[in-house]
Amino acid sequence: MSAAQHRATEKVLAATGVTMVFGGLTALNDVNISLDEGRIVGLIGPNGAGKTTLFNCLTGLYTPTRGQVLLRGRQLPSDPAKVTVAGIARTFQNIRLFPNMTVLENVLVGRHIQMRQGPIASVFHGPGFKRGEREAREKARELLEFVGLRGVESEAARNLPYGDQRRLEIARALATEPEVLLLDEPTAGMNPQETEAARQLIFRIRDTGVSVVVIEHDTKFIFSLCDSVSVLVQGEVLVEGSPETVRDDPRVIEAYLGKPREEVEADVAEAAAHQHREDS
Ligand SMILES: Nc1ncnc2c1ncn2[C@@H]1O[C@H](COP(=O)(O)OP(=O)(O)OP(=O)(O)O)[C@@H](O)[C@H]1O
Repeated sequence: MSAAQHRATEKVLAATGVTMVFGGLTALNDVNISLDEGRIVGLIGPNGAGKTTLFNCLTGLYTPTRGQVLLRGRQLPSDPAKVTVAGIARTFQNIRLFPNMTVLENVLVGRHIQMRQGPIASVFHGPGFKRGEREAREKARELLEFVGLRGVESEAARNLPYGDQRRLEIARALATEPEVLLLDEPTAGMNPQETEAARQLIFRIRDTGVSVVVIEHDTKFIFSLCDSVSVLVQGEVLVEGSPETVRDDPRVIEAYLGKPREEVEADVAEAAAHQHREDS
């Protein structure tokens, strides 16, 4: 196989046989998940299924008990800061901003990880440092614009409405210039308009070439957003496939959705109609 062919078939991110045991509890058991370039993958499953644990394994926060995670075919470093530099960024289920810092400063935190300005550069504040700082600010402003946060750069992050704080978290993650973005419940606590704006934002992020993995409880959101969906139940992948395959799978309806089939079908029909309106 030529190098070009090899690259074309290479997964951006691939977890194989990932098992995570905490004391006596197996939170993940032999999980396989992979992400193709420019794709959006959804991860759904009931509370405690292991979704966040898997994210923690994909970002170097946890070293799997067994199995491996490869980023572009290379073993992931077991240090979250190195994983960020290697190209994986994430947001958290509970927003983790620096509440007293300004909106712009929060994005600059992400940017600095990418700039890798060492302590020596900061002490001397030479011309290179100043230029780097100026460029970082420009880039941070562009990112704020991109996520739809305009005119609030000097506000303290804690003063932003909830939905905007989620956008800011995404801007900060994008500031590290990731290849892969992991979003942990990006629409939690959002109203329907904010949820729709978040969906459009994720599409725009994907369109810039970033591959995305999303954890969400809102299945309608996931089915209308993702190219493929994995369903985790009790630490194992129950089903993986296209949104259509997953939502029609009786095991998913029974084991995860846990609601009457008619109700699920109504949700599914609504999601499909939504997608149809989008496509037409
Ligand atoms: N650091 C840890 N130490 C011990 N047990 C843990 C740890 N992290 C997670 N667990 C356990 O692993 C299991 C999976 O938890 P996890 O948070 O990954 O689930 P989840 O699918 O993200 O759930 P939710 O939807 O509620 O966020 C749970 O039983 C949880 O209690």
